[in-house]
This record gives sequence, structure tokens and C-alpha cells, in this order.
Amino acid sequence: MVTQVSNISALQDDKLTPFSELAAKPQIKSDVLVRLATFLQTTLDYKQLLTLFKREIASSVLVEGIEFSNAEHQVHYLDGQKGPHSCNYTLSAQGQGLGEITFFRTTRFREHEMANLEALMGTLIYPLRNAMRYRSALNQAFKDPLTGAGNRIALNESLQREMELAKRHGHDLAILMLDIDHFKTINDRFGHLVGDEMLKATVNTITQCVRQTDICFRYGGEEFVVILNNCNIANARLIAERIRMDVSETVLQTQDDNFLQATISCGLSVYDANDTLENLIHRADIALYKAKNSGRNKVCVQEQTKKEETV
Ligand SMILES: Nc1nc2c(ncn2[C@@H]2O[C@H](COP(=O)(O)OP(=O)(O)OP(=O)(O)O)[C@@H](O)[C@H]2O)c(=O)[nH]1
Repeated sequence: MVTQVSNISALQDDKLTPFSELAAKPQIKSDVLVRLATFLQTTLDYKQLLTLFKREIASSVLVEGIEFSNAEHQVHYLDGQKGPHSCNYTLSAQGQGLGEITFFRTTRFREHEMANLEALMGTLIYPLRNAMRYRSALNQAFKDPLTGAGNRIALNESLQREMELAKRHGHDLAILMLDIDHFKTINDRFGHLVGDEMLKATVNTITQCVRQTDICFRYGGEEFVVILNNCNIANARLIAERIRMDVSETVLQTQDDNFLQATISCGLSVYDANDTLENLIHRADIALYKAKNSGRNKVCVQEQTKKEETV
């Protein structure tokens, strides 16, 4: 299989500076570029943007697949098919890296087609930069700035979506509500900054104990919720136990060389098709209350039947 990869070129702003001299000159009429630029201003969604771009350039250059990746924004997207021939570009705007874009197709890209492609890409740079900025702003709006965990808005959105998916596909879904034990004492003895460090360390430990698709949210001060999708009660208990153990074994070294260890109490509830978001959270909250009242550093379950049990 022959793979054609063009020399990687740095596309800066709307100007392309290829490492190798391309003899061919672009043959794109200015009205095509204006039309394309106008189209690309209609969305801030990078996936839509790339789909639009692929569709709109079809009359100038046939492209069967576009792959875009941006490590900083954790974006990797393929529109269409990968083919045996490809040309790849590193994109940047005003010195800011925008990621890599690769065009694929079954037949070889001719030099004049690459020249056209590069001219067309000039219209993509700023809309793509805006789309990346928008994505970053959206992500920030859903994050707790201290710990990096999702915030309450993100929790509500994600849990609602996961509940709908679980209902539609008959998947299991469980949530954990976790609360650091005697956190007030840590704040009182060592100060709020150390308390903050403890919150961050706890989120780190929690996220290391779960799959990437299971997301951790800060529910309140020192309270967190983890959504465990595709997870039945037995597995949810195991995960909750693992988090409880790992948190109790994590040692936080303060700047004054104090070594702190915290424990966590956990309430678990499992989604039932008749549940509302509030019900599901409420049951996890009741289970957490039970764990606190029965000595802390424990995992408790609150089932739909209102039967409570300790792991
Ligand atoms: N450092 C820090 N402390 C916080 C933050 N948000 C809430 N808190 C503190 O968290 C503490 C919570 O205390 P309590 O609700 O009494 O709970 P607790 O001391 O953990 O006791 P139990 O939950 O019953 O084990 C309070 O002292 C809050 O001020 C924060 O962002 N940073």
C-alpha cells in the first residue's frame, strides 16, 4: 500500500510556509474562498466546522477523509475515511499551535491539488482557533477551579444524560457520594490552604481509581459524586471500597512537613428506570449519612427498597 505524505508544512495565520518549494500555484477563485470563509463562520463546533470544510472544498479538491487532532484540547476527530494517500499539516495562528490536520484519499494528491488545499485551509485557521477557544471556555464553565473535578452544573447534565442512556439501552448505572471525614478539623488545625491541597489530592486519588469514562464531580465543599456508567451494584461496591482504601492510604505532605492522612465515607445508589435525578442523588446521600453515622471510613448502599446495608 502506497502512502503519500506531503512534506509537513507549517501553516501560519492565513499564510502557508512549506518546508519544500511547491511548484504548483493554487487555482482557487476568490469568490470560492469568500464563500467558504463565510460558511466557516457559522459554527463554533469543531466537528461541524471540519464537516463543512470537507463538503465545501469538494468541488475544488476531492478529499475522502479529514483527521484533526489537538493534544492540548484532547481532541481527536476523523470525518470520513482514511485512505492510502495522505497529506499532513501542522496548523498555527499567531504563534499558537492549533493541532495537526491530515487529508486522506484513495488516489494520490497531485501538486496543484495540494496547492489548492493549502489555499483553502487559509480560511479554516481562524474559525478553528475560535472553535478551540470556545471548547476550552465551555470546559472551564463546567469545572471546579480548585480541584479540576466537574462542577454541579456538569454533574446535573452528565447524570441526566447517563440516566437516559441507561434507560434506553438497559445499562446499569451507579453513583457514589463521597465525603472526607472530619475535614473541618483538617482546616482548623492546618489552615484552609492545606485543606485545599487535601481536596485536590482526594480528587486525584478518586480519578485514579475509576475508568476514564467515569467522571468525578465536586458536589459541595468536601463532597464528591462519581458517576459509574455500565456498572452494577457489585462492581460499584468494589470501586467504592477501592477509593475508600486508596484515600486512607494516601499521605499528604504539607509545606511544614506535616504528614496528613484522611479517610472518606461513601454512599452508593443504583439507578432504577423510574428514578429521577433527585431520587438517585437523594439515595446516595442517605447512604452517605448512614456511613457517617456508623463510624465513617465506610461504604453504605441505599437501595430502592429503602433497605440499607454496609459493605
Ligand atoms: N479548605 C477548604 N475547606 C472547605 C472548602 N469548602 C468547604 N470547606 C470546609 O469543609 C468543612 C466541612 O465541615 P463539616 O461539614 O463539619 O464536615 P466534616 O468536618 O468533614 O465532618 P464529617 O463530614 O461529619 O466527617 C468546613 O470547615 C468548610 O469550611 C474549600 O473549598 N476549601
